[in-house]
Amino acid sequence: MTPDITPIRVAVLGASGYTGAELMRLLVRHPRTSIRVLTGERQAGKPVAEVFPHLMHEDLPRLCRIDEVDWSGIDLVFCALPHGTTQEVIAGLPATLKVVDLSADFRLADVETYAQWYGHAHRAPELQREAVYGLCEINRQGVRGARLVANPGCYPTAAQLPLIPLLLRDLVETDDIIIDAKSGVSGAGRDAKQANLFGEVAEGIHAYGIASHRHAPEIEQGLSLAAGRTVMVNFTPHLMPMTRGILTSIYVRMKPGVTAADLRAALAEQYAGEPFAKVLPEGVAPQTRHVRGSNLCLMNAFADRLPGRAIVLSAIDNLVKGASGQAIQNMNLLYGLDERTGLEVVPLFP
Ligand SMILES: NC(=O)C1=CN([C@@H]2O[C@H](COP(=O)(O)OP(=O)(O)OC[C@H]3O[C@@H](n4cnc5c(N)ncnc54)[C@H](OP(=O)(O)O)[C@@H]3O)[C@@H](O)[C@H]2O)C=CC1
Ligand SMILES: CC(=O)N[C@@H](CCC(=O)OP(=O)(O)O)C(=O)O
Repeated sequence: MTPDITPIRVAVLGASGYTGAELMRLLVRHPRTSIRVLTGERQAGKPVAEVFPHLMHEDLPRLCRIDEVDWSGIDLVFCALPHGTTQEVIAGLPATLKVVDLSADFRLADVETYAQWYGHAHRAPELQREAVYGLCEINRQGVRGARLVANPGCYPTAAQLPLIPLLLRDLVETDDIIIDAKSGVSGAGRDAKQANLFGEVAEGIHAYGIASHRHAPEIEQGLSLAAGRTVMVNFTPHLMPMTRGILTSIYVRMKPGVTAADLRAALAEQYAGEPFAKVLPEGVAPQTRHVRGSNLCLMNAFADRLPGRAIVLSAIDNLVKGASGQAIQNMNLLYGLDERTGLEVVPLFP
């Protein structure tokens, strides 16, 4: 039998944003995709080269508006639009299309939790029920049979990958998990906002969304599923003067008799053979500068000096494993491709 080499014809909605740019960067070298449609809102009508000069040498279609798209030549849509905007756009697409949504719109399975955190009733609740949460290393079986994949948020990816193996094995107390997370500014998107000006971000660091960030329920949803009971976390994000990267420092209390070596062993067992989720050698701390531009999630666990406590660290690139890279990993799963296809990018260093 000859192998199927028909290209997957993709559309990127929101191609003029940061995650859109990252999708294009990776997809132009993906051997099985053909980029057919790119959309923008304010940038619609412009060639990609004008919006993103780093892509000027690539053969890409001009940005158009969503309402101009002819969907008949498309197999899969990457939706990289602001959350809230996305649900109505996806509800209006032909139901034959596969969709990987990078926004938060379909990540929370419970409609009431969604309404409570996002401030309005969901406008496509039937799709919310259909969507499959695409944390690839944990839910690849579910993703393979999906039509609509909710690509996880950047902080939730960095927090859940190291914590889920520990909860699945009942190694840590579920009422004492502290997630201290730090993100680069690209996490906030390309839209001009005062809070993201150089003068507001450089030479300082600050916490935001304290005890109120909308990624807390997304993290809790995944951790509760793994633990088999309700888990609540203390989650505090911080904005760092860097462009890319998320570092999470997670503080846990271990179950009696459990050691940090057991936590490391659990992570190593869970992610043995995984191409992107990597447990570092004992004593080596993950760094954001070791994942830049790559789809890697680096993690490790350390004993604290306080008896019974441990520190679990993870690092990802928010635009790759935290968004566009994981979205492509999900597409690979949807089409039965090797998950590494188009994603074997070596991190950029320094
Ligand atoms: N940045 C990150 O690290 C991560 C982002 N995400 C999520 O991915 C999605 C995209 O994020 P990001 O790329 O950073 O965002 P950007 O702000 O950089 O880009 C947003 C894109 O959406 C388009 N857009 C804005 N409003 C509308 C509208 N009303 N109708 C149609 N298109 C619109 C913009 O077009 P134009 O500029 O032409 O107006 C642009 O192409 C968001 O939901 C975000 O939360 C998820 C994980 C990580
Ligand atoms: C630094 C920064 O501002 N980060 C964003 C998170 C980006 C992300 O993953 O958001 P979605 O859930 O919308 O996909 C924030 O805190 O809102």
